[in-house]
Amino acid sequence: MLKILSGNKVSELDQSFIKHENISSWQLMERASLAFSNWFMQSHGNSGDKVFVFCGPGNNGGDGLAIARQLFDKGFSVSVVLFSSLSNSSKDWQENFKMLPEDIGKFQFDDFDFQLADGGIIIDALFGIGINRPLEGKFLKAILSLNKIGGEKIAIDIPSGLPSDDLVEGEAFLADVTVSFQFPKLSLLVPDHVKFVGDLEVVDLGIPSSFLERFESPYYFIQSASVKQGHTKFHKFSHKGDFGRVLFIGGRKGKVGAIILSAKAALRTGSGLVHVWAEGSSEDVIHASALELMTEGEEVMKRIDDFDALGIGPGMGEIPEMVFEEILRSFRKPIVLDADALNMIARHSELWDLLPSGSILTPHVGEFDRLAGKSMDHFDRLKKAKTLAEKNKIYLVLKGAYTCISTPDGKQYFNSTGTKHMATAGSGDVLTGILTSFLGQGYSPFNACVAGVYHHGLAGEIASKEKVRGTIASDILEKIPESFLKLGID
Ligand SMILES: NC(=O)C1=CN([C@@H]2O[C@H](COP(=O)(O)OP(=O)(O)OC[C@H]3O[C@@H](n4cnc5c(N)ncnc54)[C@H](OP(=O)(O)O)[C@@H]3O)[C@@H](O)[C@H]2O)[C@@H](O)CC1
Ligand SMILES: Nc1ncnc2c1ncn2[C@@H]1O[C@H](COP(=O)(O)OP(=O)(O)O)[C@@H](O)[C@H]1O
Ligand SMILES: [K+]
Repeated sequence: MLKILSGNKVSELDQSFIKHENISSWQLMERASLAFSNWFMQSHGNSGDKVFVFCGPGNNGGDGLAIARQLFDKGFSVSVVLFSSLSNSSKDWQENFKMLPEDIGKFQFDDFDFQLADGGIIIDALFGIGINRPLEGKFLKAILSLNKIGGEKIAIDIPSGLPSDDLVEGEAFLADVTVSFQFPKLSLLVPDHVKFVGDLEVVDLGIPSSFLERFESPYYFIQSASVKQGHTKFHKFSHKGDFGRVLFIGGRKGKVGAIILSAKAALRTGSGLVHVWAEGSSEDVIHASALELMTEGEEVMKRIDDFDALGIGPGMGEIPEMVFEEILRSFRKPIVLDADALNMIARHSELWDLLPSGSILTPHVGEFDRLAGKSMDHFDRLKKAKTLAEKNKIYLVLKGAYTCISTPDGKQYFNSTGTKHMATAGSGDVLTGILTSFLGQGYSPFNACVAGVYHHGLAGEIASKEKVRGTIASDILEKIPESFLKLGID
């Protein structure tokens, strides 16, 4: 798992890593700049476009100067625009300035006509994680000009103006792509900043995850390697009992499709036996949609403890509080709660105390705000999610781009898979199915959450490669098996 450090820990990380590797700070900057330039060459090739690098006075500007040199060496026509002089710039900035080839265009901000850069490739190296106040003066003027002109906009590490762990104040660079070093900064992962960040790329500086573990931080970015490790291995003599018996409760009042999506997703995730308790009249459609599904009625309450896991809520509507309470009282293993089950808890706060510890709640932002009250911004929402998970000893899966899992021990794990094409009705129901399936197969709630959100996002990515904006939730669940193949899990 990749730790996400706060901006003020990064210089500590740098110093410590430099010492550990016995390299200079310039060498680390060169490594970071090469990581960017290699990404750039891979994504742009030798396009022949003009490149303009806007370099601030700190190490972000130093990266910019090194990148300018590296891209020039690859044959690009490169110009740099400077905001500081040699004497008031960082040490490694000075080093890189001296190394700039003669034929690179060099402009001082005051003399630069921004129309020159219009239509070119604009690389923002004004400020990185060292920004400590809102932009003003020449820096603000530059960002406003850059935001107005055309061309492709790429930010190094973080769009200039964004603080690394907080909400933006004032203006910031509007990037099409942000190329962040080693791990994504927290503020790149919140919906409030999407217009600044654009697409997010994370490039590796070769700092091992284990090294990052030395630094205090509650935030993590989920990586495929840790998802792979978290999977249970099944053997030659495994039988369907090993793969769990799960029950889905929901699918009423014209929304039977929701619970069918969850149930089919559980089958595709590997569940042995999948039962559905939905509105009585929907039995036929459930059987017709998947022959493997079994339907249940109210009498299932008598044997509810036979199930390994429950998934409650998709398309459920408001059911009598008594019935909901009885389910929570009779089933004491972790449960997945989604959609209307979350709305029930939002309306009847006494139900919080009945949730089996280790249960998984999967609200989208709207459902979360009903559960926890309105939030000022996503940072505020993340704090509330952390508190709710700790207080109730549950796993809170706050869905969206970069879905965030808050755990009972106060940590927060951001998902790295997924695509905008998953913003389609029923895609959350598919996630409920996957999570319930993993719980039923005996995964710990933590492993179920991490593997669940990762596979859901990966299946969505695979589906959207074919179906693009026509992707529907059924496409996502049909690609779950391919998401296992991609990780080499049988
Ligand atoms: N391990 C890694 O990830 C690596 C990271 N690296 C790179 O280093 C970057 C961080 O560099 P950094 O610490 O020098 O900070 P950076 O953002 O360039 O600027 C800070 C300077 O600006 C100033 N200042 C601040 N706010 C201001 C404002 N609003 N308006 C005006 N001035 C303002 C402030 O000085 P002050 O004015 O406060 O005295 C300071 O001088 C990081 O993002 C990445 O690109 C790699 O090179 C190596 C490996
Ligand atoms: N822009 C996006 N990028 C990545 N994943 C997304 C995006 N939009 C939605 N998703 C994912 O799709 C699912 C949507 O869930 P939800 O809003 O509950 O939908 P529904 O209620 O229709 O099933 C969540 O798992 C969410 O993480
Ligand atoms: K930047």
